[in-house]
Amino acid sequence: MTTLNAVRRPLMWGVSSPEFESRPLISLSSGKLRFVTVWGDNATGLDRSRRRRSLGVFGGTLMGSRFSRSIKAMEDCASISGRNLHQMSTIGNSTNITWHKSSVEKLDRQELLQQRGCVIWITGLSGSGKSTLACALSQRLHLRGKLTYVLDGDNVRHGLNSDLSFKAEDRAENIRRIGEVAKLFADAGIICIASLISPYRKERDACRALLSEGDFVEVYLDVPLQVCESRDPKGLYKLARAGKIKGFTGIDDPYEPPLNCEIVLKQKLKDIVSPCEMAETVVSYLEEEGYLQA
Ligand SMILES: Nc1ncnc2c1ncn2[C@@H]1O[C@H](COP(=O)(O)OS(=O)(=O)O)[C@@H](OP(=O)(O)O)[C@H]1O
Ligand SMILES: Nc1ncnc2c1ncn2[C@@H]1O[C@H](COP(=O)(O)OP(=O)(O)O)[C@@H](O)[C@H]1O
Repeated sequence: MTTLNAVRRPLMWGVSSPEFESRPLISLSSGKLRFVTVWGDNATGLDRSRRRRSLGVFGGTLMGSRFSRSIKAMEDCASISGRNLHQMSTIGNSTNITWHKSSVEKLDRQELLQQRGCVIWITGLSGSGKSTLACALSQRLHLRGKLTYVLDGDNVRHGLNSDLSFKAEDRAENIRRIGEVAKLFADAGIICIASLISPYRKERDACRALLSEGDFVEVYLDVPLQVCESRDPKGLYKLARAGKIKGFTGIDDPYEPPLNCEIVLKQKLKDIVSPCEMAETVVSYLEEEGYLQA
């Protein structure tokens, strides 16, 4: 075991592979060193990728049985217990909060998953086919070995957002929360498919702004109200027309279509495009733009 400097509260750096059986290799306290060499006596039997994985690190350098890696990730840990401890912020009503950085980052997870974590944001009227497209897309990507997760507005309202109604400020909060959750999924390296009406441009753009450039793919299901209403799978348009549901999107509540989104899937009154074709269009876009590799 190598011990670096005096320790106030040492961070133990261990490995989890059976070969090392959670033996700590380093006790780290200083954020000053840039490189550390770790000797692993059982390492020679491991192939290169397993050795890298066993250290829980990507991007380090390996020389025979000697592991030499950038200590950047460890610095991150060290900074939490060390000099950056008191970098406090106030965000909204959260006072005196500190950002804790993890040593495993989005790039590492993306490399593991061989994909780019991102948000596919599907917006459109009720009945436009958002959930159907989300499902078809998720299925297609899954079959290709890509990790996805669908955040469907209707579903999220069964739990996290069950306190929200359909009045404007609650819809805005619904969009905001789903945007934040989707951001976490994208950070996890997952292709997150958010399908919700999200009728307001400003709130959708705010969700886009949460992510890095290119990590937010807005898909507009441009389906005429007449088509959505004729589908009416839940009978909600009928209720809205009868005045039994107030503030129904497209009837007596606004929908603001995107002005400049990545993908528009236009459905005409005739020549209906199937959900499979739509999903294929989105997959092709993801492929061309390099989302399906790390
Ligand atoms: N007033 C009103 N307006 C629109 N939709 C309504 C309303 N009341 C209930 N529903 C049902 O709720 C689903 C929409 O939820 P979302 O979270 O996607 O809506 S929003 O983004 O907050 O506008 C929506 O699901 P989808 O049909 O899948 O869009 C409806 O089933
Ligand atoms: N591309 C499509 N072509 C024809 N019907 C569709 C298509 N996409 C969805 N549907 C049908 O339209 C209805 C509404 O679809 P859904 O995915 O529930 O919409 P949303 O989630 O936007 O409310 C469902 O009955 C579904 O089978």
